[in-house]
Amino acid sequence: MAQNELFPIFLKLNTLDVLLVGGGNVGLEKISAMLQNSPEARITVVAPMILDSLREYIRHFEQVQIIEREFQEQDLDNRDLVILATDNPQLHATIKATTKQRRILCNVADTPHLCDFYLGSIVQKGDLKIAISTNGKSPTMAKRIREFLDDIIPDNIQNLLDNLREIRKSIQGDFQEKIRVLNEVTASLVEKKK
Ligand SMILES: C[C@@]1(CC(=O)O)c2cc3[nH]c(cc4nc(cc5[nH]c(cc(n2)[C@H]1CCC(=O)O)[C@@](C)(CC(=O)O)[C@@H]5CCC(=O)O)C(CC(=O)O)=C4CCC(=O)O)c(CCC(=O)O)c3CC(=O)O
Ligand SMILES: NC(=O)C1=CN([C@@H]2O[C@H](COP(=O)(O)OP(=O)(O)OC[C@H]3O[C@@H](n4cnc5c(N)ncnc54)[C@H](O)[C@@H]3O)[C@@H](O)[C@H]2O)C=CC1
Repeated sequence: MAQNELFPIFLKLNTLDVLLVGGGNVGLEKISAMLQNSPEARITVVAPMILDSLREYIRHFEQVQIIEREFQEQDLDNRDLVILATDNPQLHATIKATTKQRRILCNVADTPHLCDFYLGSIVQKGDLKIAISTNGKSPTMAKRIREFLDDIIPDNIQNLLDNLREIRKSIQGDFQEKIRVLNEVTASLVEKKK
């Protein structure tokens, strides 16, 4: 079977600087995906036209900045990640070439072959977070799987995580012993029903 070769990681966007180029509908989707997950994400939006709905959305996120003009190359200075979401594919190709040269990771809306990384569909229940990827094959399928998992994972999963954290802190002994105890107390979670 074909494999999804993408390597998932969980970024601390509150310690990284993100540039979003484009402030239209796609820009709004991308920025809300980031802020829903990382409300402290350090994001700068550059675009000559910023949708009112985007402006309204970021009103409560004081660290998010807007630059109202066309993209300039210096906007890439000191950025860790860049997301391109304008209506200008030629501009995307040009900026992407520069980010590659400057080794800044870049996502280009609607253009998988230019992306260094994809956004995923995200299930969030307290500290639990699950990221779903279909390898770009069907974002709609990723969304449906998110909805399914969101439905079946109990909302009180956070209590279980908090309890396990306490047990984890209280266990004495070496690393191997910790693994043994934690495997033991969680075994019933994966036992098949007879
Ligand atoms: C490759 C990728 C790159 C990237 O954008 O990062 C990409 C690419 C493209 N998306 C397109 C369209 C749609 N994208 C969505 C939705 C989402 N798209 C997301 C991620 C990704 N989209 C990455 C792969 C993720 C994976 O591996 O599965 C999600 C998961 C995360 C997020 O963006 O936040 C978010 C769901 C969030 C959620 O609800 O959980 C919907 C559905 C909807 O909005 O209801 C549609 C319309 C229906 C459809 O096409 O399925 C098009 C065609 C555009 C056109 O037609 O012109 C392309 C380009 C192409 O495929 O060529
Ligand atoms: N809206 C959607 O859900 C979908 C959109 N698309 C495509 O994605 C692209 C973007 O869509 P939208 O966000 O809806 O477009 P939009 O027209 O709402 O927004 C485009 C944004 O790009 C900005 N921009 C243009 N030139 C720029 C420059 N030189 N520097 C910085 N910013 C610049 C504009 O100021 C604006 O904020 C379009 O090509 C559209 O066809 C594809 C599928 C779905």
